[in-house]
Amino acid sequence: MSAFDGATLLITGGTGSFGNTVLKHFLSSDIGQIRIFSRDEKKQDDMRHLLQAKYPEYAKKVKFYVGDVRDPRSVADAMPGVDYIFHAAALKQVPSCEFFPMQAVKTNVEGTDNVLHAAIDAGVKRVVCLSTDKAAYPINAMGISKAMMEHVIYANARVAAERGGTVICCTRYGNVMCSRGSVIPLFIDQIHAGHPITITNPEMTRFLMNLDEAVELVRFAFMNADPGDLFIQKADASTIGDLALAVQQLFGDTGTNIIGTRHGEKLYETLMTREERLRSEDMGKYFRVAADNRDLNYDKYFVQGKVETQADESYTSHNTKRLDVEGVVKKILTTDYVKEELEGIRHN
Ligand SMILES: O=c1ccn([C@@H]2O[C@H](COP(=O)(O)OP(=O)(O)O[C@H]3O[C@H](CO)[C@@H](O)[C@H](O)[C@H]3O)[C@@H](O)[C@H]2O)c(=O)[nH]1
Repeated sequence: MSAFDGATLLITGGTGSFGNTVLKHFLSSDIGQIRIFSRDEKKQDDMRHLLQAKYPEYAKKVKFYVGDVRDPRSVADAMPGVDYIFHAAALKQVPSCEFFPMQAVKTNVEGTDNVLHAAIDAGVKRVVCLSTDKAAYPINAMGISKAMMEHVIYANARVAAERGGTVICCTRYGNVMCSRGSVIPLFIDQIHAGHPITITNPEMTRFLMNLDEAVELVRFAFMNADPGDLFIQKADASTIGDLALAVQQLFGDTGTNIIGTRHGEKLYETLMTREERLRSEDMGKYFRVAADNRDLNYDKYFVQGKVETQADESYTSHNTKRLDVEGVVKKILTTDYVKEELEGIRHN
């Protein structure tokens, strides 16, 4: 019997790539009910039909809630009876958050606070929140809003733990290959259209994960979290130049066009800062960064606190294991999206 036996799981942002992968992993398990909470009734309707067509025997387990994490009432209405939450709702496109930063604040910061308050009030047992590497040493509005979100998570985790209630934790991961709006689907579309692919900077590096790994990370955090923990998956990385070559090797070469770095982009991403490394525990495939559980009485830490030297280096997409083109080909072939594109399913 698993922890999910007969349990009710709420997924915020549940119609996205992450929510769909969670369904794939959990639907046939002993889980009692999965609640999909999201804004877009059309996406919910599409998901409902797909479920009925593909998994008619399990479709009844999935319930749909139209709402917005910005609207506390709609969040609270989805809570009664929920045991666990995977909080994935977010604004996550770097360029759009750069132009509309307050929208990122409303969804990523205030929305998360709404979800956590509602969870604590409703006696939810565990909440796993999803963050991004762009929250570590953030330089763009999306990353800054996610960094602030992480601090909202830690503050709520502390309060909930003091009351002996909801266990709240966080996961942080790198680029999820083939998620909606990301670069691999864009390259494939450009090649299908016979256009050159647009490369920002071939020297840029990004951590590469697939959706199954993202769900595994969340499941690991769920099973192992103490209040306020941050979990990070160790991941390989590649340069964008090699990623482009790998996509061209699979789909054809229609030429390349260097377009330059976009608003708010970094040359490389950081999954774990130097400072977090000091508090981290190596768990094999994952790092756990324990919460900073000092209270507000700082005097004793300044007077009695230990002086710690900073760990030498953060954990970045420049210093993690670098895949070569063949390695990237293998990695991107682990995604359903690329496999289906190669079989021509999406374009015929
Ligand atoms: O036309 C393009 C578009 C992008 N890139 C590059 O491809 C990489 C990946 O870009 P993209 O897939 O747009 O992802 P990011 O901007 O890195 O952000 C993604 O990865 C984050 C985690 O790091 C998630 O939070 C975001 O939602 C997701 O969009 C970056 O180096 C881009 O510079 C190109 O070379 N050409």
